[in-house]
Amino acid sequence: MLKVGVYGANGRVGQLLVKNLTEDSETQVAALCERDKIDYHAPEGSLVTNDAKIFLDSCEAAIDFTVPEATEALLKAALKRPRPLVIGTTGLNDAQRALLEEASEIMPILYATNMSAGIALLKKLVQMTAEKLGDFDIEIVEQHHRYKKDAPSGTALTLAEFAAKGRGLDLEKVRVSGRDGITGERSKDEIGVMAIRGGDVVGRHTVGFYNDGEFIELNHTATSRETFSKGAVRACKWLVNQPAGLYDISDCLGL
Ligand SMILES: NC(=O)C1=CN([C@@H]2O[C@H](COP(=O)(O)OP(=O)(O)OC[C@H]3O[C@@H](n4cnc5c(N)ncnc54)[C@H](OP(=O)(O)O)[C@@H]3O)[C@@H](O)[C@H]2O)C=CC1
Ligand SMILES: O=C(O)C1=N[C@H](C(=O)O)C[C@H](O)C1
Repeated sequence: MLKVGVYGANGRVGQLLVKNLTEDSETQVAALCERDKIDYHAPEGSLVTNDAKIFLDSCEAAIDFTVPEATEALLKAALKRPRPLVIGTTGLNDAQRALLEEASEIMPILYATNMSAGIALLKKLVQMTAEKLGDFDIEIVEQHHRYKKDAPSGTALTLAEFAAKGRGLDLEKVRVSGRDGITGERSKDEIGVMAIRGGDVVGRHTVGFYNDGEFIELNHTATSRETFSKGAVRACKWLVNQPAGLYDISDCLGL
């Protein structure tokens, strides 16, 4: 049995990870990390802690769905206690991304802003469409539940990166994430990435390619949050057999 730790065990995804890991015949929940108390009964035999080092000492691999500062603390602890890490936290800044890359030199890390198979494929479709339909304007819209803390979503930014790659553009230079007032006409290269928040929407991403007389919209809708937690568990089982390095969910799925 693979002994897995859940970092952010009280979170929406964290609680589903505990459920999925317990149900899976190849995994067991070895440790739960949470900064405060846990709102439910921890699985029998699992250690509950708020200390990232003790947490890593207690598991063979860990899954993290938290907030960027908590991910940073986990990565720093893992530099001294390398473990295979599956990280789904979004909104990492440049320094945190650099830390993730540094850590991946000594342990396998799978980082994905979206653990679903559908988005893994959509990224490829977006890059191909952006390249083939070079004249079309690209606009991305994402919708999420009212509790989401970061915007635009990590997935929307990843999709925008793939769109920019298809066009040979630097996303930092062409991303527009809000329009208000006299914005002027749309420039040819800009890639709009807009966020909508409300209700209990699990996650919906639409990448539109618009031209005169026609448009294509590629859409992915997650209807269950378990799409992400089950995707992360699958990724974790795959990752423990990989050498140190930085992986994406597409690597795990062979896409
Ligand atoms: N890659 C993917 O497929 C997906 C990624 N996500 C991302 O995962 C992350 C978590 O999402 P979700 O589960 O909905 O969020 P929740 O807010 O439900 O959970 C966040 C977890 O992080 C903990 N936490 C918050 N702040 C801190 C802190 N400063 N230090 C330590 N722990 C902290 C929370 O603890 P507490 O309960 O004490 O606040 C909680 O356990 C987000 O970044 C989200 O975008 C979400 C879904 C899919
Ligand atoms: O916070 C969420 O809920 C989600 N976050 C991820 C993101 O920011 O892309 C993935 C998913 O869409 C759900």
